[in-house]
Amino acid sequence: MTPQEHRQRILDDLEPMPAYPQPLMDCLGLAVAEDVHAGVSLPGFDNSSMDGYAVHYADVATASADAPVRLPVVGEIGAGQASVLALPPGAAAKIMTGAPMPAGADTVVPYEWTDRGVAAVEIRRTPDEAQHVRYAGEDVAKGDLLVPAGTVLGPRHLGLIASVGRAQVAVRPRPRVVVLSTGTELREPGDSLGHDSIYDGNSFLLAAAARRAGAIAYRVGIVPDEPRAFMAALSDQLVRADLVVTSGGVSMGDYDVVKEALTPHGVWFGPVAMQPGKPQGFGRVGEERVPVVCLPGNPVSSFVSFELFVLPAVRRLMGLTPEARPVRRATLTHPVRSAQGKEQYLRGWYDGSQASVSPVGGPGSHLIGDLAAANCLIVIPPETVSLGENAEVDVIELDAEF
Ligand SMILES: Nc1nc2c(c(=O)[nH]1)N[C@H]1C(S)=C(S)[C@@H](COP(=O)(O)OP(=O)(O)OC[C@H]3O[C@@H](n4cnc5c(N)ncnc54)[C@H](O)[C@@H]3O)O[C@H]1N2
Ligand code: MOO
Repeated sequence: MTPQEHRQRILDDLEPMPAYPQPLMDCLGLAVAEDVHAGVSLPGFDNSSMDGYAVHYADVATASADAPVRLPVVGEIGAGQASVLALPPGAAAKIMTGAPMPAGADTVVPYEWTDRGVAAVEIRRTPDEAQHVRYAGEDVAKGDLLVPAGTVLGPRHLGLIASVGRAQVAVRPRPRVVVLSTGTELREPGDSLGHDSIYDGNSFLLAAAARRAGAIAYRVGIVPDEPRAFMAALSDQLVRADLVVTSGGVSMGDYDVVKEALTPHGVWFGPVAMQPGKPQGFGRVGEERVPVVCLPGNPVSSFVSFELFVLPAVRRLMGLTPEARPVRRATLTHPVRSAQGKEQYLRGWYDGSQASVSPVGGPGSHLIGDLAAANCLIVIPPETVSLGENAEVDVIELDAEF
């Protein structure tokens, strides 16, 4: 099974979660599940784009510094305080930016071209006809399609949707992802270590990656390599999970708890032709048939597997496309070697300005120090065993938004 086949199998088994209306501030980064149309026009009414005086153009068409035009000021129109509804010929009304044009007025003269008079105003320059008027509907017309279904809502979409008066919009929710890490050798950071124990880095790595992918991540404490304890912990979590991710216990050892506990429930375990990340598992568990992705325990294997399989699964549940990270081409700064028959995912540093990539550290799947120093994965195809400097490779940028 290739990594692509394994990913496709997971994606084929999942569907986007049902959408429901949520308040706008909860919709950032989510896929909208309806075509959002404008319920009102924008601007909603003809209004001024400057602080100044609303006038009839014909009254001021000859104004100049030498021969200013003097008009009585019949009132003042502030934004949200429109007292002057109509302007008679031969008069001016003070008007503020955003305030509605009074009926009859067609032009705005900015303060700077006047004496800023209160009872009467002296206009010292001829404006262009219709200057500084913003017309109803010139931006958005009522009924326009503003945001098509499937769009991932960003700040500008939310600002527009709010501007047409919608308080809620139907979006696909964030999936709740439960992360369980297994291993009798694991200890919580902050606790003391024995001669044969290690800190549980993976649950933080995976829960943080799930949150970064858009999920609500629940990091569950450490579960020992004991099938009954694992099943008890898993059962407790299923009620709040849209997806479960496990770390460890999937290979060939005598205590590979996840595989031992879940194989009888019909979860598939087997090798995927990749390094790191060879042993994998996927299936559904419990009455609600919650999907569970079982990742290997080596930290780099776990992370690479997350990127290739869990991130796309989360995006699928959220209705985000493309599900998998885009692949870029880059030139190697140093030669690399790779095992035959497996797709190799080396850690690297991608320099987008040069479209170049440098290997970071070795291929070992325990090298979490090198993993943290990398910003990409370098993909070496299964049939390739070595590549020289300047060879072109596929690169998966790890922190890029897509
Ligand atoms: N005889 C074989 N042995 C192994 C095979 C194999 O095919 N035949 N595959 C190797 C490969 S490849 C991998 S990857 C690992 C996967 O092992 P498991 O998923 O069963 O994981 P564990 O045995 O539980 O742990 C592996 C390794 O990772 C460390 N680990 C585990 N959990 C954490 C954690 N939460 N935080 C930090 N580090 C963790 C653990 O201590 C082990 O060192 O199997 C190979 N073996
Ligand atoms: O799959 Mo393992 O990840 O090679 O160490």
